[in-house]
Amino acid sequence: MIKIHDLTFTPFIDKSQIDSAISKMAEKIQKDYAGKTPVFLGVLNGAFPFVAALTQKISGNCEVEFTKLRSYAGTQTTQQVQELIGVNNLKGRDVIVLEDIVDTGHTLTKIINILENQEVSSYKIATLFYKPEAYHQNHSLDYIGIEIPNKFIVGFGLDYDGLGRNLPEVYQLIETQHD
Ligand SMILES: O=P(O)(O)OC[C@H]1O[C@H](OP(=O)(O)OP(=O)(O)O)[C@H](O)[C@@H]1O
Ligand code: HPA
Repeated sequence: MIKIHDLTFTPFIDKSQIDSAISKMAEKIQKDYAGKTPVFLGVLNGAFPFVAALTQKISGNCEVEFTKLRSYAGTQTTQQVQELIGVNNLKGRDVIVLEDIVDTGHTLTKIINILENQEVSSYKIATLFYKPEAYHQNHSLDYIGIEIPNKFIVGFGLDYDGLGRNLPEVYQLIETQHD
């Protein structure tokens, strides 16, 4: 168990499970984009370890860009997605969005809106973690690493109020502590 700020978390997904999920995603992406030079678009801050781990498993040409969006405050979505760092050189490119997690899907909806405005040639969505019970949008996800229940997690890029991103494994919130 670990404590971050006022909350306690329990070990949930270990390093080897994360690594094997990323390897499978990279293998599929590599096949789908054979002979192309896709642009991986990482969504900061949370996606930084995922972007590093996945792109290192891709052989062949690719580019890496980042955008910075924010929707979460504490353990709750604000439903307002702010674009803190934009990206504007994607016209005509094959873009693969790299998200650490798709939860409610608000952030994803914003990204898709940005990509459609930029007239990209194609886009696909890759997310390391996915909460199907929380997701209420229509866009389909193209590459999913690990499906998880609708509980707050930290680690491997994901934070609780700024802390926990550096943890190499993923921890799940123990929910009985606020009774
Ligand atoms: O599907 P949603 O409910 O929109 O949640 C997913 C988004 O929330 C988190 O980002 P956050 O806004 O916390 O910013 P961060 O990556 O800087 O922590 C996460 O990194 C995703 O981008
Ligand atoms: O479960 C989560 N943990 C951390 N950040 C998040 N952003 C969306 N869902 C989560």
